[in-house]
Formats: sequence, C-alpha cells, structure tokens
Amino acid sequence: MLLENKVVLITGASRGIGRATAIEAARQGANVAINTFRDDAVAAEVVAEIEALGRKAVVFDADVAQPDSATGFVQAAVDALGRVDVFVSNAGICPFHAFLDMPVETLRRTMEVNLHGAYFMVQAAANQMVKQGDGGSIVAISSISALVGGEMQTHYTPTKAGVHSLMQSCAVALGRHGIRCNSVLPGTIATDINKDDLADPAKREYMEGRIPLGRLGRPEDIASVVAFLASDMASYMSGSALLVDGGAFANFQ
Ligand SMILES: NC(=O)C1=CN([C@@H]2O[C@H](COP(=O)(O)OP(=O)(O)OC[C@H]3O[C@@H](n4cnc5c(N)ncnc54)[C@H](O)[C@@H]3O)[C@@H](O)[C@H]2O)C=CC1
Ligand SMILES: C[C@H](O)[C@@H]1OC(=O)[C@H](O)[C@@H]1O
Repeated sequence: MLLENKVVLITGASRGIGRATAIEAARQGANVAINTFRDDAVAAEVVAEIEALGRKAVVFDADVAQPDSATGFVQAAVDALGRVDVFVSNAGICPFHAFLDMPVETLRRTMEVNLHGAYFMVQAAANQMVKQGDGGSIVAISSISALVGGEMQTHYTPTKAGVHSLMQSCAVALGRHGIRCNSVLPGTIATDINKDDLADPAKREYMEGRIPLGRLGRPEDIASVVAFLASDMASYMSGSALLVDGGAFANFQ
C-alpha cells in the first residue's frame, strides 16, 4: 500500500476527483480528513466508504475561500488523526461563461475559491508539516487548462495556471523542510463540474474526439496519480506537473 498509516487531507472531497482521491487514499492505507462545503449527506457517504475500508475519516465543512477555513481544517484533522502527512488541494469551481460580459462576481468567486482557497489551504498545511519537522507531500489539482485556453473559461484557466505556479514556488519555499509540492493537470474528467457543458452531445463528441485514448477521464484516473505523487514512490519529485489527459494535449492534428 502506498500510503499506509499516513494522514491525508483533501479539500472539496464530497464529489468527483476529490471524492475518488479520498477513497483511493483509504484504499492505500491512509486515514483521511475531508473538507466538504454544504454537502453533508454526500460527505456522510464518503466517510462510510472510508470506514468500510478499515480507515478513519473526519469531515470538516467549510468554504475554502475563507482564510479561517484553512487553519480550521488542519486543526480538525490534527485533533482527530494526530498529524498531516499529505495535503491535496482539490476544491474548485468552473461556472462556464463568455468573456465579454463576465459578471464581476463570477470572476471574483472563481479566483477566490480556486486560487486564494488553494493558497490559504496549502499555507496552513505547510505550517503544520513544518511544525511536525519530518516533511510531507502537497499535491494541487491544476488542469490541462493551465496550458491551453477555453472560450467560456477566461476566469477559470488563469486560476489553474496559478495553482501550478503556486506548487512550483512552494516547492522552492518548502524544499528545505523536506516538503514536496507537485501539481496534477487533469484533462476532461466527467464530473459534476462539467455535467451541463457535456450534456450538449456535440460538445461531448468533440471533446471525446480530441482524446487519443478515446474516452473522457474518470475521477479514479486522477486519484491514482495523486496517490503516487503523495507517496514515497515519488520521493524525488517536487515542483513537477503531471498531465493526465488521455493524450489530449499532444493531439494537435
Ligand atoms: N472535471 C474536470 O474535467 C477537471 C477538473 N479539474 C479540477 O479538479 C478539481 C475537482 O473538480 P471536479 O471533481 O471535476 O468537480 P466536482 O464539481 O465534481 O467537485 C468539486 C468539489 O469541490 C467542492 N467545492 C466547491 N466549492 C467549494 C468551496 N468553496 N469550498 C470547499 N469545497 C468546495 C464541491 O463541493 C465538490 O466536492 C477542481 O479544482 C477542478 O478545477 C481540473 C481539470 C479537469
Ligand atoms: C470544467 C471543464 O470541463 C474542465 O475543467 C478543466 O480544468 C478542464 O480543462 C476541462 O475544461
């Protein structure tokens, strides 16, 4: 098992990639703290799945965009599970909207959840790891959208480029403490975040057609890569980005 007896914290873990990552961490032997946001019934399902795997789970309901949520989440995890070995910054939103009439509030909220939220959370986790004194692993969910644009994502793609950049700078800032920081760049993974966008059959067919492996991603495709980066198998990786997209980015023509 890759994460035996580690304590893994994950933001936005009630659904999609975060949920799959929480379950995978438990399958790999970790006790897991999940941050969720106004999703109590689903959070209870995730806890039940983790406990069914014989691992401990704790839930902390909070909006990652609020700075206090970060210290609260880390403290709750330490109180319940003793320490922080791995931190996965995953929570994110992507309210698709055109550029020319982007509402200020949509831009602001997307930045605050995706980028500021990641910053606050990673900072709180890093402070706890430094206090513990024996290193750690931080993984942030960036995106293929850190590398390429999207017509309806002008507010979103800069946050994903920012998250990858945050991991690079944190790798530099935290290396002396033995803390590794890496990002995962998923391609198009079928989750709630793009359910409406991909409900358009033409859009779905177009996106599938761009992927050499011939299918959209599943949350589990990302969770296994996060588990690898979190684990000692990746002990000399820091400041790296792993693109997990079925080959989509490589497919120019
Ligand atoms: N699905 C995709 O194609 C891709 C997703 N990503 C990224 O993966 C991450 C997870 O997205 P998905 O699992 O696809 O979406 P999802 O919508 O299934 O899950 C998002 C999770 O974040 C939580 N969340 C939303 N706002 C929050 C807040 N303010 N505070 C705390 N939690 C909050 C939601 O409750 C949910 O559990 C996001 O950062 C997204 O940008 C990156 C590349 C591709
Ligand atoms: C939400 C989108 O479908 C998804 O988000 C990303 O980061 C990917 O690039 C996809 O566009």
